Amino acid sequence: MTSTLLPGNIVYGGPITTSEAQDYPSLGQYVLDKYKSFGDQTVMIDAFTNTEYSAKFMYDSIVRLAQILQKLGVKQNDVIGLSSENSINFAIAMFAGFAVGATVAPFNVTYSDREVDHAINLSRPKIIFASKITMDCIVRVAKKNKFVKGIIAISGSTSNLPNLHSLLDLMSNDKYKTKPDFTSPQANKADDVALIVCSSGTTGLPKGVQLTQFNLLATFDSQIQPTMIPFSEITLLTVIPWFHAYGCLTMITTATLGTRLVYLPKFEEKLFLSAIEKYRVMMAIMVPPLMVFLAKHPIVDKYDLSSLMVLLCGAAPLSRETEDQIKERIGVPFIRQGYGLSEVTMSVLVQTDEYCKPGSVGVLKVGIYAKVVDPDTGKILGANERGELCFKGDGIMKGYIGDTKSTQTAIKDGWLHTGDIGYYDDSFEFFIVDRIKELIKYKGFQVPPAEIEALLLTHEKIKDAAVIGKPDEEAGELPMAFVVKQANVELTTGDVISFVHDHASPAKRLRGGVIFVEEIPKNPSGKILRRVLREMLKKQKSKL
Ligand SMILES: Nc1ncnc2c1ncn2[C@@H]1O[C@H](COP(=O)(O)OP(=O)(O)OP(=O)(O)O)[C@@H](O)[C@H]1O
Ligand SMILES: O=C(O)[C@H]1CSC(c2nc3ccc(O)cc3s2)=N1
Repeated sequence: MTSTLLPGNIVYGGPITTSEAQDYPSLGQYVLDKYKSFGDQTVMIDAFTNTEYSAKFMYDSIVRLAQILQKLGVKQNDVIGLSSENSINFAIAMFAGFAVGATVAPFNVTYSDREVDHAINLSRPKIIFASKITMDCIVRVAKKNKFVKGIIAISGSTSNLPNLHSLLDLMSNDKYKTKPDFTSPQANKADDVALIVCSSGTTGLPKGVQLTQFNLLATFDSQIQPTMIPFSEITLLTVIPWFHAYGCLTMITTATLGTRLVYLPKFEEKLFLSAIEKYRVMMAIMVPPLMVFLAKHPIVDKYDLSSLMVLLCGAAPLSRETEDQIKERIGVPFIRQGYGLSEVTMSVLVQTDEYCKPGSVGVLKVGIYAKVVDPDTGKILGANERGELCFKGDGIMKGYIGDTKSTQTAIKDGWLHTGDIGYYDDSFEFFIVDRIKELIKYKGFQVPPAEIEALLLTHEKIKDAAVIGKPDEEAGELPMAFVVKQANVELTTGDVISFVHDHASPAKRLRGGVIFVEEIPKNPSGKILRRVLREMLKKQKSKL
């Protein structure tokens, strides 16, 4: 992948070399044909139950469920909600939704009733698939909601509520055995929404990101690039929740490439490690907290992780120290960081297998254009100048559902404005500084909390840290840190403040102080929930 600079300071990642997926009539057809072509090959392994599933099983189950969905009245462009931890039926339900041309809306399984209600009102699903752990919540919310006409339990049995079906019963009921009709009507790839993913909500209530069939198909094409080991020969582990854009898209893309996908319903230390050992996992989809676990946890030494060749890591900043510690400890030859967001379908920046500079998140993927814009003046900046990162390409979302205003702020002339501050250097490697919304404003200086957090994590007595701006009448905001100490160490507030004082520029000093905590609140993909920290700070102040 070699980037080029186009006139007007636009960086281009180069052309995509195939249009195999884009040339397909629909997303559903593409997925079905792929599974058909993989035959008896094992494509899914549930590492919790140790069950293996073949591509033929996937194909047959998807077709069967698609028939059922059509019988239940699901039509093209109807929305299907999906509220489940990673499971075989999650994948089957999603792909069956695609097969009938429906839109699939996965919901975060940790959502409260209020959040599920918000997600349902955004996406308006006709039917919701719910698992054992989310069923009660979904039933409670759906009862009061006018959009939901039926619920399907994808695991366990159901009570006798009307419009509540069990997937197992439906799949074995002859009443639903009809010939599927995948022929009509024709998909409008560019416009038909395949997925509505909820943004993480780290900065406010989640927005529904609409990704079209074309967004997904084009993203598949960008992944069909020659790699050292073909994806069809790779065993890949994914514990990242599939209800989130990162987990969902990495799962779908690798599934269509014929990868052997080993998955877990949720992260559990021993299961995670034993799954790598047992299935000789070569590649894993990671987030920074999982990387820190591999780098630091004593239990890791008890397992044979020698099969690991590549760790892919995205969603939040990963420190070079963690990367180096993992390489040294388990000898993984390649750690490939990437940068993506729900609004661009998957990743737009990835590290190549060659050496990338410390702190870099890699170079542009094929088919992607980038520019860096001064957020105040709108001027397009050049190499080594910090500004808002903007991207253009076939994966850019259709828009936020029911929110034209936010869509217009996010997409201007086809360019997605990410809200992230960053820059590219002379060799077109990109660096993320922080999110615009999260920059601390200290006496007119912009202080990126992520930079202070990375510095704090290099301290041997600090296990985890998060930095926010503490409101201050005179200075605007003062940087302050929440710190988790390593077990059994002595560390004072003064120690932490002096450490930052000695290693960072004056604006970054922790003038707002330090609070020691047991844990840093994070969302499932490892993003620090700064709004929770701000609430903690407010509560502490009101107690004083
Ligand atoms: N490698 C990375 N390094 C640093 N930050 C990253 C990286 N990858 C992703 N991010 C951050 O994650 C964001 C995208 O995350 P995601 O799509 O999960 O959430 P979101 O839709 O932006 O939700 P919200 O704004 O509610 O958190 C990016 O804008 C960026 O801030
Ligand atoms: O494309 C890759 O190789 C991997 C490396 S990391 C990555 C992604 N990171 C994110 C982060 C947020 C998000 O919404 C999607 C992705 S894909 N994809």
